[in-house]
Amino acid sequence: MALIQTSLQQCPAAAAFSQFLPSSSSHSSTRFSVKFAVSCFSASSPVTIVNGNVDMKSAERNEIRLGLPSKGRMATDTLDLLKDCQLSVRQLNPRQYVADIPQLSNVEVWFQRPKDIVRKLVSGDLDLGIVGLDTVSEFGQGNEDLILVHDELAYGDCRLSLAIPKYGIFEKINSVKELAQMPQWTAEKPLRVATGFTYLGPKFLKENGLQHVAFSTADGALEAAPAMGIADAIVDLVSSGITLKENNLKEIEGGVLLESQAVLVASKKSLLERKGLLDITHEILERFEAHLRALGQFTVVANMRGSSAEEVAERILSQPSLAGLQGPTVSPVFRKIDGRVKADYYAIVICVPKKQIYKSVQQLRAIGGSGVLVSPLTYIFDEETPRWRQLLSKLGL
Ligand SMILES: Nc1ncnc2c1ncn2[C@@H]1O[C@H](COP(=O)(O)OP(=O)(O)OP(=O)(O)O)[C@@H](O)[C@H]1O
Ligand SMILES: O=P(O)(O)OC[C@H]1O[C@H](OP(=O)(O)OP(=O)(O)O)[C@H](O)[C@@H]1O
Ligand SMILES: [Mg+2]
Repeated sequence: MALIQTSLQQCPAAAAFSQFLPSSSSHSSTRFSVKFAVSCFSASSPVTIVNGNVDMKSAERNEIRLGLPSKGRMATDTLDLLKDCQLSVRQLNPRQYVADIPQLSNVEVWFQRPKDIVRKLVSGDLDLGIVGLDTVSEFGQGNEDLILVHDELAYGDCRLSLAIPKYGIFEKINSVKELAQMPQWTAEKPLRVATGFTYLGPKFLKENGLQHVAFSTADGALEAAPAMGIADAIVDLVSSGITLKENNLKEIEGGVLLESQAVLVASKKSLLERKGLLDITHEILERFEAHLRALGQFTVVANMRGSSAEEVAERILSQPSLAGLQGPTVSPVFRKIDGRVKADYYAIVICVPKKQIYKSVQQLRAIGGSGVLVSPLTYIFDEETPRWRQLLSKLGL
């Protein structure tokens, strides 16, 4: 067997290519091997070519790696979330797959396809990633090394659902149970299901008692498969439901496999072993939590006549929608009345859920509030985020 070695520095083609290969890390058990034609060789290098295969044994890395979606609808929303948390990603060139976040030193951002982010977390080539929960579940396949650090990033909402035609033999079928009981499905003529979710789809149907099922897979426009006669049912993502409707398909009772939204996911091994990763994860988590908590709230400032701060506070707390996050802030507004400095007005500040804003303003007015100012909140930093405690406990720390 011919062994030829070459150095990345001496071979620009190999150096350029190598950035797309997973590096071996402290817990990557597999060594990555790829067909690669190299035209420059030298005798002193970490790259081994065995019969045309390159075996990468790159050095241990010190950088923390965050994987972000390089394409699809998650890509821009993810960058927007980070920007809203003052963590702007700096990408010198849109065709470059590596970037950084100036506020987080020692963090490399790698743009990857969502499924590859999950695969690379499992292989140890990424430490953190942001993708949809559907992708984590499908490509993580229950791997215990994947830990959800934040499971509700409030975008990319969709559900993974089983859908069947509204017409023909399915017209009166409205639940998975009824679908499973249809006499039509036999070993010779199984229910044909088209899905891109080849792990979650079969698992779900098996768990739901469907014995005779045949799966086919496609990368997109699955909703066309029943009308084309290729499949009887599909398992695909649904958000508004418009695509299903336009293709004469329906969801059925018990047919939701998974509710999904964007999540922050980490490799457990990396969290335990990679220097600095826990601190960075804590910082990202705190920034996300502070931003996401604030998203749903308004700050409300109003003036209220009263005899004392306590008396004003009591009036506010008598109203169900005015409790605020930890109770109202009530501050005296001092005025000079008849030559004496007195407080007969109080300024009150409360946080109010956006959905309750009008009800809250009505309640404020009802108890004597005037000059009500409402403004958006940017961040709400709590003493400690419950998710951080949960993460530490999942890590056994
Ligand atoms: N209709 C949808 N509405 C909201 N979020 C969705 C929808 N479809 C998918 N998603 C979420 O966005 C993620 C990325 O989906 P998207 O279709 O943009 O990219 P992709 O599936 O990687 O690309 P492609 O569909 O072109 O193969 C999904 O894994 C899911 O979490
Ligand atoms: O319920 P809706 O809001 O109609 O969204 C559902 C559609 O969105 C996704 O497709 P996407 O737009 O990603 O196209 P694709 O089929 O090429 O993946 C998904 O695969 C559905 O087809
Ligand atoms: Mg898609």
